[in-house]
Amino acid sequence: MTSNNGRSTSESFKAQALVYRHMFSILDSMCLKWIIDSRIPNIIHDHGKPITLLELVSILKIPSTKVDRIDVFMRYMTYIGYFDITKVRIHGDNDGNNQEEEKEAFALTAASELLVKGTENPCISPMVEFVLDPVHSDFFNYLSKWFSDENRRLYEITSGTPWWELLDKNPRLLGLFNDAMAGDSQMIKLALKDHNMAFEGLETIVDVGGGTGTTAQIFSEKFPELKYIVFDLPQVVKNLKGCNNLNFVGGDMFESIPKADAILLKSVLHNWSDDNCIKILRNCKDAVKVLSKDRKGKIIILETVINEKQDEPEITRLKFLMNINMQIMHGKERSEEEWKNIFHEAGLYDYKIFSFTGYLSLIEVYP
Ligand SMILES: Nc1ncnc2c1ncn2[C@@H]1O[C@H](CSCC[C@H]([NH3+])C(=O)O)[C@@H](O)[C@H]1O
Repeated sequence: MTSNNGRSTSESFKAQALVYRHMFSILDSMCLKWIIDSRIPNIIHDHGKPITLLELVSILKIPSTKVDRIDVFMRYMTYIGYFDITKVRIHGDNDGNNQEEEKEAFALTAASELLVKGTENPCISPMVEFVLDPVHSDFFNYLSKWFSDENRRLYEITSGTPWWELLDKNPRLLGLFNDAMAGDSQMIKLALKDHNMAFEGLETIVDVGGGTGTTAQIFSEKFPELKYIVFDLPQVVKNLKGCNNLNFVGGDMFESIPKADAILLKSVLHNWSDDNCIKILRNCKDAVKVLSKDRKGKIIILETVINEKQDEPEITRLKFLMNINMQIMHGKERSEEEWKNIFHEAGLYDYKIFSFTGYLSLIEVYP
C-alpha cells in the first residue's frame, strides 16, 4: 500500500518517528542537564554503592507526588547509558518489616562517572553546563537568520558582539566557558596514560590559547622536566598565578607567540577560518626554536580529524555535530585533507596524525 509521494506507509511511519525522535532530542539534552543540576551522579558516587529509587528521592527531597516521575526519568537515562540497574539487598521496608530484601538500584556507568564533580577523576559536567546554559543555547534558535547574514558569526548576530568580546563582557559566561574547556582538557589525563609522546631534547613548551592552564598542568604532571608557558588573551590570564615550571603570558596569537621548543594548540584552530589558521600556524612556525643544526622543535595540535570511513558511526555523528557547532563560529572541524591544505599554506610540509582521545586526534607538525 502507498501513501504520500508513492512511498509505503511503513516508510512514512518510520520517517515520522525519525522526525519526532529528532525533535525530542532536546529532551535528551535537558535530561542530561537535569541529572547534573540535581547532582545525581555525585549522590550515587557519595552513596558508595548503587542507590534505590527511595534512597535517591529522599536525598533529592522530591515531593511524594513526583516519585514515580523520577523513576521514569531515571529509567530513560538508564536506557540510553547513563546508569545501570542492579540489585541490592537492603534491610527492612516502609511497613516496619525488618527482613532483608532485594531491590533494584541505580549504579553509575562510564558516562555518569564523567559527570561526578570534585574528585581526582576527569569531569565533563562543566562542558554540558556551558553548552546547555540558556544564554548559550538560545543562540541556536537563530540559525536561519545566521544563514541569511553575509559575514557575522551566529553569536554576533544575536548579541551584537564578537564572541571573545562577548565572553569578556559577561564574566559568568566566561567562567562557564573556561570551566567547560578545563573539564574537556581533563580527559587528556586518560589519553596521556597510553600515549607515547616524545619530548626528548625539548625544554620549553607554549600552550597557545591555553585557557586557564588545565592542559598545561596535566602535561606538566606527566612531563615535569619541561617549562610551560600558557599563552592566552590578557583578560583570560590576568588573574592567574603560575608556579616554578608553569607561567601565564597574555597576548594575541595573531600578533606573535613566545618562542619555545614545542607549541601546543588544543581546540584552538577549529575556532578559526582557514585564512586565520594559516596566520596562527605561520606565527607558530616562527615561534618554534631551532634545537640543533638540523633539528627544530614541533607543533602539537589536539583537534578533531573527520574520518567517516574509519571512525565508528557515533564518533562520526559527534564530529559532524561539532562541525556544525564550529561553523556558526566561522571555524570548522577538518578532515586530514583540509588539515594538510592549511599546513601547506603555512609552509609546514611534514606531519603525523595519532589517535588520542575518542574524538580528538594528536597531530604533530614538524617545521
Ligand atoms: N587572539 C588570541 N590570542 C590568544 N588566545 C586566544 C585568542 N583568541 C582566542 N584565544 C583563546 O583560545 C582559546 C580557545 S578555547 C581552548 C582552550 C584550551 N586550549 C583548552 O582546550 O582547554 C580560549 O582560551 C581563548 O581565550
